[in-house]
Amino acid sequence: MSNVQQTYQLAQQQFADIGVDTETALNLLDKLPISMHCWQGDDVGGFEKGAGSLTGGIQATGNYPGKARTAVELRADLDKAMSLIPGKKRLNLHASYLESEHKVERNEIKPEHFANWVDWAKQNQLGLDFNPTYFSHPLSEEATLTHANKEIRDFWIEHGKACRKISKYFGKELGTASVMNIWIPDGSKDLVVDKFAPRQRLVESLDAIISEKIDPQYHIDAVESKLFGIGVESYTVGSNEFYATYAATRGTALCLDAGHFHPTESIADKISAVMPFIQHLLLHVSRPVRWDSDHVVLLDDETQAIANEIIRNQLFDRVHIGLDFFDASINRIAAWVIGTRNMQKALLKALLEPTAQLRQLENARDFTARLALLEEQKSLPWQAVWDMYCERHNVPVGRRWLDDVRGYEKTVLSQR
Ligand SMILES: C[C@H](O)[C@H](O)[C@@H](O)C(=O)CO
Ligand SMILES: [Mn+2]
Repeated sequence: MSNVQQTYQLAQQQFADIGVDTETALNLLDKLPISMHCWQGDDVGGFEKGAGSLTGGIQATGNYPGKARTAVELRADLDKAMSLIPGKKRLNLHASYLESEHKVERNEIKPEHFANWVDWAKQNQLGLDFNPTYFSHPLSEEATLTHANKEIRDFWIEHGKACRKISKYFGKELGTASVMNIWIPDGSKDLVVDKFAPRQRLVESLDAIISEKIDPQYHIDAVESKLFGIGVESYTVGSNEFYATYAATRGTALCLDAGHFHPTESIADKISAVMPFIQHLLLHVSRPVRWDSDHVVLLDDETQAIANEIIRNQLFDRVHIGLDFFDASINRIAAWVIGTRNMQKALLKALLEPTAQLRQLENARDFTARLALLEEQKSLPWQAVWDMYCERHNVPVGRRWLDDVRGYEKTVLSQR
């Protein structure tokens, strides 16, 4: 018996003592995919021919060597990262990660430009999610779906429609619905007199984009709000209230990004606030440091609180867990591995909680026992259960994954 198995057996007993079956927890964890975002691998650059620099009020800071320069390199990096992460994974692609010999305008992108991604996803048994790219483009400089100029607006509406076709293609080919998230950077650096008209135009543009009905078995629309971006500090058209109302009235999914709110707001608390009104919620689990800095996800209180809400309320099929960070100052593969494993650890910890018992105490207004048990829970040996999960999935236990990343850095990344 390996050390991991021995330690696991002891932990299993300790959890059994509080009424938690670790095997049930591990089985459930296996059913919770994490959608890893492609853009951590190349600092949100994408592979469009003649692409310019990153715009839209977001920034990947740092210059760590070895970033992926082609889709082939990015897939190889993802293969490496995914080989170090246990459990079910998906890949979240942006439209700007298309593959084509020639320049393709955003309103003309087609499923064929993503055929290699689909083949790769099939080989690796992954689902794909999607995002139209409403930034890093000459026509996005002033605004996109909210632009006062109808021609520009129409261009971006066409982009949205083209992306839905690609998303549907992903869903059909892979047998799992692709969640397509719309995020636009439109807003204003300084005071705005007419805040109403751009929001009215956004409603109309979004309505036009989603006008064609698509089977939710293949494709789910989502909309993502934001508080502010760099250069658009005073006004964001797609604010939280705007999109929460839009999603509730149009039946789309809502996307909550952990970095898109005031610093003391927690998206964990928002989950139960919106779920009574919407069918699907997409999460962008991220880590804002003072602003929407998109640092790598930690196993911190916020990540844990998000996981607790999903698990305690059994929102397994209605909450889609995506990641959204892009740190260019550290090894990019390590960033994926750290952030994704942390999200999984948080989910496992939540699955190991005796929620029914805690709920009973709460209903009986025994808040002393509730607090006592919640705190005791923190020092139970969840890590032994996590190690068992890694061992069963043939991925490195503990810090050993870092050796693999270092090896890859030496043989592959340093040659770029
Ligand atoms: C690259 C993504 O679309 C982007 O991060 C978006 O989801 C966002 O969060 C913008 O701040
Ligand atoms: Mn996001």
